[in-house]
Amino acid sequence: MKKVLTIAGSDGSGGAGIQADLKTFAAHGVFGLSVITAVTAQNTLGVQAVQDIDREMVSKQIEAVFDDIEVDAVKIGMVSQTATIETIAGALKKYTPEHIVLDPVMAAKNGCHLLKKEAETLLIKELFPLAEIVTPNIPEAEAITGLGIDNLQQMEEAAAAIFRLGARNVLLKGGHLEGNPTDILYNGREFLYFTQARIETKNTHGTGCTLSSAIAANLALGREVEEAITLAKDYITVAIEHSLPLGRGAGPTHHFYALYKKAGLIP
Ligand SMILES: Nc1ncnc2c1ncn2[C@@H]1O[C@H](COP(=O)(O)OP(=O)(O)OP(=O)(O)O)[C@@H](O)[C@H]1O
Ligand SMILES: Cc1ncc(COP(=O)(O)O)c(N)n1
Repeated sequence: MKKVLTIAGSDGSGGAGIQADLKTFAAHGVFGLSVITAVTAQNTLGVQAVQDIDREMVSKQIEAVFDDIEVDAVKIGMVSQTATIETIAGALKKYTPEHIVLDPVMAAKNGCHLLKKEAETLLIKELFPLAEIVTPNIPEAEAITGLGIDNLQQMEEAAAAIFRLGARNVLLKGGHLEGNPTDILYNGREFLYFTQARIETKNTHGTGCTLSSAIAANLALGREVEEAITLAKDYITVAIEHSLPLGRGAGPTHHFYALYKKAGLIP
């Protein structure tokens, strides 16, 4: 069985972060491992508090996993602070996993910062070059490049600018633009478009976490970058289509819909 590690923050309401990542891995039939970088108090309405895990504990968690288990792919989500970024970068240079997907998480939907402002430059400098794919959303791409993004042409320009910062493949997610959500991949040679029909729902908590984890799972399963993204985009679309109206805010996506349906558990 393939093993996929998520290095990310905990979301106790189960929609995003480590919890979304592990559900995504399970739904893909890969074994999920986790290293927790921060504990958040959050729910469907937003993030109420964040406590970072200290550098030594992040380091020990990573060592405990890699010293014992062969990891096929790593997904990195919320990294929160400079000490955590330095620790993760050092460990990944030592253990050199074959596949690394980096979701450069900066803020939650209610605007709460999940990455400290002073850590943004270090995230780009230390983690972008280690990643096989970087998956910013529109606000993250705007923060990284300083460009405004309102259309597909500007998405292409921003993806190319992020590529020049050292990322090997940039998947710029277009969920924040109007119309059918189009994600654009730039690999230094060409722009590839991944489009699905927009699902009208407020329940999109954890969609970015889920997409990057699905890509990591598909890479671990031996798929090439383009196919891994195509399958992950299909997965997130089904998961949003059957999202759950939990809580009073943005509810979570449904990770096991396709599996339950296949097993006859959903009529
Ligand atoms: N309403 C929707 N219907 C279908 N697909 C969507 C919808 N919203 C987002 N997506 C897709 O979900 C994935 C996550 O995209 P998005 O651009 O929302 O980034 P994000 O990191 O989740 O942003 P946020 O931090 O706001 O949650 C992308 O593949 C995007 O195209
Ligand atoms: C711990 C944690 N990590 C990441 C996100 C971003 O979630 P999204 O996938 O909606 O961008 C979050 N809200 N909480």
